[in-house]
Amino acid sequence: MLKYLKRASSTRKIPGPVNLPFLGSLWRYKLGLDEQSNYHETLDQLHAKYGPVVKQRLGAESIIHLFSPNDVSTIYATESRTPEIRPLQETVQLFRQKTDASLGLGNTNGEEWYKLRNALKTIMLTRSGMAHFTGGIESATDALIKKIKSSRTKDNTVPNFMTHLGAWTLESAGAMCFGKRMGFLEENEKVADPILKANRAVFYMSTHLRFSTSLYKYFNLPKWNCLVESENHIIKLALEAIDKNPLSEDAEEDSYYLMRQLTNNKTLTRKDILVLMQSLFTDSLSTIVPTTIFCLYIMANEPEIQKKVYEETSKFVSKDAPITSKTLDKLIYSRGLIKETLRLYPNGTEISRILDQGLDLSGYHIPAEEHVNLNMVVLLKSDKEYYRPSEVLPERWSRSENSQKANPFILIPFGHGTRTCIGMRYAEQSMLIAMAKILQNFKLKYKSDVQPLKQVYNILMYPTDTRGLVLEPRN
Ligand code: HEM
Repeated sequence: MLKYLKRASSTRKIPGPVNLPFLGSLWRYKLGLDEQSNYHETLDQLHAKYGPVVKQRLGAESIIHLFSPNDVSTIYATESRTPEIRPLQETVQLFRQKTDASLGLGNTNGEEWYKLRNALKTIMLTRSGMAHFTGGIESATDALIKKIKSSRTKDNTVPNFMTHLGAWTLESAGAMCFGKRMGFLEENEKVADPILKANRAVFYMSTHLRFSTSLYKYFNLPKWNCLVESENHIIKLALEAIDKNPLSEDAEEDSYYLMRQLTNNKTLTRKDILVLMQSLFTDSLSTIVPTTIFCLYIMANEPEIQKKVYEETSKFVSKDAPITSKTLDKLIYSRGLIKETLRLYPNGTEISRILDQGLDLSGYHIPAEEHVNLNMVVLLKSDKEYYRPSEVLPERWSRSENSQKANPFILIPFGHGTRTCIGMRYAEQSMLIAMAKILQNFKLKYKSDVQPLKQVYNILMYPTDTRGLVLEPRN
């Protein structure tokens, strides 16, 4: 209690919106002054009104928002061996605690996190590890192309395009986790559908519960029950997939690479393996899918950029030979486009940390154990940081281009340091392969009578819809 009071007194001077007892600043959401689906815009307003450090309470959740890249750099420079976070979805963490499951990489801290991270690090964050998954992603992407071809309408739009992309990422992830194609874009489409729906429901419910008074932690409220149902569903499906695809002795070295590495790791329990596999199996749905859609959207609206990506992929990605890491290394301009996409349409609003030591940030002392959010999202379109900020300029990220002088701690879409995104390389590979194959087969356009795509906050940022995207066959 004394510790809490001491912390509260040292953060008292930090500005922020008015807090009411119990609600904190949730009253603003209840009165419609702020909207949860536009949380990213609320962050812009907090930054503009209060400056680089802002204190906010959402129900029981107390947050210190940071908006200065220098403070972000200080935090990373002082990070310990096991940086602590508040999970992206506290609801999922609570669910796993209540069901006595392993918490998983993104929901745990300390030595438990370190153990899980070590188990995945060399598989997911090295070039040699990643090379095992390129073939699976490529084959899943071929299935996606077939799916697009068979489901295009007369005006070359693709109904349920987002669902097909979801099935594509599950297919690639299935190849990575279970060493084989799952048929989610083919004969097993009906198996993928409920996973996609349950995943969406978990994010949707988590968003509602984040902007609520946390009573769900103590009582079984309807939204909580809905989340539990969806999460149980995903676990059941992941368990079924693991049990149906046991590691067999005569399995080819490469095809069972991930499962073999995890099962051979004696520090991991079955519960750990299950939760890691579940995360790798489904995390792409909320990350790769929205980012790929925004990459395609940008190209549909910017024919010159589309042409350059097409020319680059035509030069380096052969239709007749398998794609390798070496091929992907050459796609410099396409990589620049992914960076620009994540700058203009960021996948997430914040990176969370719990400070393990007191730090002086932008003139305020923030004590240890405070929860801080690094909200660089507010500076991604700043003309003080970026040259022609609202324009898509993939070349601004090439080494030879010297027009880019922004602080390097502003665009950190995958985080930075010890706790950086474990799926970063996998996501980049998937998106590069998808862009190359889609452009080899289709020309992209955007319908002039359809509203431009927007982002909606649902814990992560999703596109409104894909109705306007046109995929014209390329001769
Ligand atoms: C566009 C794609 C993606 C983006 C922008 C992204 C972004 C991020 C960010 C910002 C973090 C937090 C880093 C930090 O705390 O410093 C993170 C963590 C994480 N990501 Fe990703 N991610 C993407 C794709 C993926 C994919 C495809 C997977 C799984 C296959 C994945 C799995 C994870 C996991 C498990 C963590 C927690 C890591 C830890 O706490 O050690 N991500 N991601």
